[in-house]
Amino acid sequence: MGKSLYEKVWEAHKVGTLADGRTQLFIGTHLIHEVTSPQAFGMLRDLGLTVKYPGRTFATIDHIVPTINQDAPADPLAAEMMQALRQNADDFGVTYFDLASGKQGIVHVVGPEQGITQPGTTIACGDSHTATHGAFGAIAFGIGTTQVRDVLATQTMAMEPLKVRRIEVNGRLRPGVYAKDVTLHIIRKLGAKGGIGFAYEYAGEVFDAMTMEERMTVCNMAIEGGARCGYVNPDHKTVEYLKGRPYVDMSDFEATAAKWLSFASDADAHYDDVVKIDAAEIEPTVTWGISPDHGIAVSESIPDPASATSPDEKATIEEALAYMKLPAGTPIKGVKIDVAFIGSCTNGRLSDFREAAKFLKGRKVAAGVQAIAVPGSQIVAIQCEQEGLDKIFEEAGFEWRGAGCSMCLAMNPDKLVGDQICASSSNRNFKGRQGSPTGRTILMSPVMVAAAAVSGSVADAREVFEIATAAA
Ligand SMILES: CC(C)[C@H](C(=O)O)[C@@H](O)C(=O)O
Ligand code: SF4
Repeated sequence: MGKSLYEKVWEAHKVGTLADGRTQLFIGTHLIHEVTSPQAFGMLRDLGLTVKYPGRTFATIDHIVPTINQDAPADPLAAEMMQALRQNADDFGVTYFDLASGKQGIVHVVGPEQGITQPGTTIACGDSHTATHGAFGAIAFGIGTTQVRDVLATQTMAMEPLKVRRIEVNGRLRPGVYAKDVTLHIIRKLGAKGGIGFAYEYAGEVFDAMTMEERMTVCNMAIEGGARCGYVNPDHKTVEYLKGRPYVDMSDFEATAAKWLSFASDADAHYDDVVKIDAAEIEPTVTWGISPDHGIAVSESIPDPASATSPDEKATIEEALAYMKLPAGTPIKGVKIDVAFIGSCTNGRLSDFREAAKFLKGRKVAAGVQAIAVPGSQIVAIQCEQEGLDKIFEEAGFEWRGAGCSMCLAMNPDKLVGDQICASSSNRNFKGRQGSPTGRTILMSPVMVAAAAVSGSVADAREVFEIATAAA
C-alpha cells in the first residue's frame, strides 16, 4: 500500500515517540509574528535557553501594524510589540522581515513569497491559519505560545498523529466561482468541527487546475473546517512558483524539484475518509451567521430556525440571527453593507487584487460604503502598484492601504464601528471579530466583495459584473 503526503512528511520528520504516545516531530521551518512570540521568547530567557536553529526561524510583523503610517502606531502597546519583536529577533539571531525590509507582510503571504515554504517540509507558526502553507505540499500547523517556545528551543514539538481525509472536487468550476467559494462550500458541507483530528488532502481536477494562490486560499481555511492542517499535493505548478525565489536553493534545482514531487501522495495511498464533491454544485458562497460553516449560495435565503432539523441547529440559527440582526427566511442578496474589505491571508494576494480590479475598473463604490483594499505584503503592494491596480481601486472609491492583517482581526486601527456589516474577503466571521463587539461580518470572495461594494449590499457578482456573459 502506498502512502499519502501526510504520512511521508510525518515519517520523514518523526524524531521519536514520547512516553505519552505522542510523536516528537522535527519542525523544518518556524514562522513567527509579534502576537504569539513575545511570551515564548520570554520563557526562553527565563530558562536561559537559546533558539536551537535560528536559521530555521523567520519573523514578520502583521497583526498590530497599522495600514496607515505603518511605522508609527498611535497605540503604545502596538509600538511596544513592534519593538519587542525587533529586540527578540536581534537577541536570538532570527531573520526578521520588518517594515524597512520591503518584505514585510502577513506571515502566510511572506513565507510562500520568499520561497521559505517548501514541499515535503513541516512548518509551524503560532497562528491558526498556518495551514495556508499546505498549498505547497507542506504539513503546516498552527500552534500555541508554549509550543512556539518548544519549537524555538528544540526545533521539535509533540503531536498526536492525524487521520487523513481526502476531499476530492472534480469537474469544472462555473464562471464567477472562485477558490474562496470552494473552501466556504466544503466547510458548509462538512461543518466547522467536521475536520477535528484530520489532515485534509485537497485533490481532484479543481485543485489540479488551481493556481498556487488559489490553493493557498483553500488551505488557509482548513482550520475553519476543524482540520489540523490541509494540503494539496505538489506538482509542476508548485515547482514553477518556487523556482528562483530568495530562499530556494537553486544549486541543483532539478534534484530539489524531484525531491519535492516525491512527497506527493501515492495513487494507492490509504485514506481514513474520502469525500467527493462535484464542482458544478458550487455557487458563489457567502456567510449569513457567526461561524465559517454558516454559508449559503448567494442565491439562497437566510436560514429559518423553524426549518431546523434538530433543537441544536435551531438554537444555533437563533443565536446567529440574533447577533447578525438578519431576518430569517429572506434572501441574503440585498442585505445592506457598510464596509467592504479586500485583504487578509486568505485573499490578499496579487491575483485577488487583479481579479477584483478587473471588475472595479470604471465602477464606483456605492455611497455610504467604506471600502478598503489591503495588500497581504509589501511585495504584493508593489506588484499591484506596478500594474496600476492601486489606481483602479482608488478611482473606484477604495482606500489603498499598507500591508498587514488590517480589518481581518482588527488588532490595529482598522475596525468596524457599532453594528456595521462588513463584506469581507477574510476567513472568520466570529462575533466581534472585526473590532466592534457588535460588528457583523459576511465572508465572501474578493470579487463578491467588489460586487457588494459597488451595489451597497450583498450581490451576485455574476449579475453585477455580467460574469457569465463575459465568459461565454
Ligand atoms: C493572533 C493570532 C494568534 C490569530 C490566530 O491564531 O489565528 C489570528 O491570526 C487570527 O486569525 O485569529
Ligand atoms: S490576516 Fe487574519 S487570519 Fe490571517 S493571520 Fe492575520 S488576523 Fe489571522
